[in-house]
Amino acid sequence: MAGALKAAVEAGPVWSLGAMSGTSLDGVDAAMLLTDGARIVDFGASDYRPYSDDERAVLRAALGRWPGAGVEAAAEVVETAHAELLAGFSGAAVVGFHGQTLAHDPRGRGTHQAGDGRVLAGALGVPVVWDFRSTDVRMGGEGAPLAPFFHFACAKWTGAREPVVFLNLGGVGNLTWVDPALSAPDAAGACLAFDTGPANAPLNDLMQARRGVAFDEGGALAAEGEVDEEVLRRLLAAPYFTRMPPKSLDRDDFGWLAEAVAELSDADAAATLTACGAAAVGEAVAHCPAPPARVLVTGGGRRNPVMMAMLGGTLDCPVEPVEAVGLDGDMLEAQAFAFLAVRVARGWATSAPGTTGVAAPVGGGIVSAPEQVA
Ligand SMILES: Nc1ncnc2c1ncn2[C@@H]1O[C@H](COP(=O)(O)OP(=O)(O)OP(=O)(O)O)[C@@H](O)[C@H]1O
Ligand SMILES: CC(=O)N[C@H]1[C@@H]2OC[C@@H](O2)[C@@H](O)[C@@H]1O[C@H](C)C(=O)O
Repeated sequence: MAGALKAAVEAGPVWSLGAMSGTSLDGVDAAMLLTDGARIVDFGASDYRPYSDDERAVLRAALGRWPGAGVEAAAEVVETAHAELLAGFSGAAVVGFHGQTLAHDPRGRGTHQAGDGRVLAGALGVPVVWDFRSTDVRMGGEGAPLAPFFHFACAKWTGAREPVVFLNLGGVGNLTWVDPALSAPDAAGACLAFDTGPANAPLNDLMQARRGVAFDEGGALAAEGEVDEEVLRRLLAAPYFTRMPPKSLDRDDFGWLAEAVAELSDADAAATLTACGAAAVGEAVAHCPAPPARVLVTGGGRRNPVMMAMLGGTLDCPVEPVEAVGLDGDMLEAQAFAFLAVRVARGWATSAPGTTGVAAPVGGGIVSAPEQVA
């Protein structure tokens, strides 16, 4: 079957179904993409399945844990949610299954995405590519971010001619600087990518703890507050911001922010954590090889007008949601894993020195065929 899949992807573009469960722990995104692994041919159907409060609580409880340390319940939540969502799609030659990152420590214990692709392959009857990050980490890379090769394809698809930044504002923030003049994402200088810092995760945690809701809808609470400049100064003094990219973060690497805003009112704390996400991006863009012509924002943070306004005030170029160039900012990461699945099936690289710091372009991912499971 792995051979049949390889033959199919080499014969021409295929429909690939990508699925992403991100660090904000809101739910699973899934999207179809027609691709040959080099370029975007067409976008297809997409769907979303939120985690229930109970499921989210199971995932939260497993954050920071490694395989073998009581993560079975979390893996089952991830597998069940994906099986339910992905069963609603048809026509995919392959599935790209990211899973749920529970722990990420590339210089230490590695990287851990909960969810077993073999279970999903058995449930769906379609070959599943999964465990995308481990090989890169084993080879000395950061294992993240992995969307950059897809961002490169997006830049080509939009016809960009000048360097552009794709900024994802999920639980953690990450950006890809792309030079669309170059021919391939693993060419030297084509991409520089790295995690910018905390984005929505600290704000979501605050909203959950103080207001019992998952996030600050429309930035409404932050809009009422004042930014605490001392907390902002402490954030930007963190060594992470002067570390040269590529570099990556675990969801809770800036967990101390919760303590730092503990004495502030709800609104001031929300405003301050929102400002932290934006300020981290300001530091990050300063690392780009050349100023981008525009910053295109994807991920849920683009729906937060307070965060977007703060970003606009921090950066010297237009800051717009990716919808400005015809992309879908809710589905870009799911589409990225559809794209990467085809690259893995073709035996192509999914990361490079500029995207994860790995010494040479490298592929990754396990391909599990349904009949291997039966
Ligand atoms: N209308 C909105 N107003 C304010 N914030 C929003 C809104 N919609 C989404 N968000 C924020 O975006 C988050 C979801 O973003 P997204 O789905 O991009 O994250 P993710 O994919 O889980 O994370 P990551 O990219 O780090 O893996 C929500 O948890 C919330 O913080
Ligand atoms: C280890 C891990 O899961 N990292 C995520 C996380 O969420 C955002 C940021 O941190 C990014 O590095 C990555 O996700 C995206 C999909 C990526 O790999 O490009």
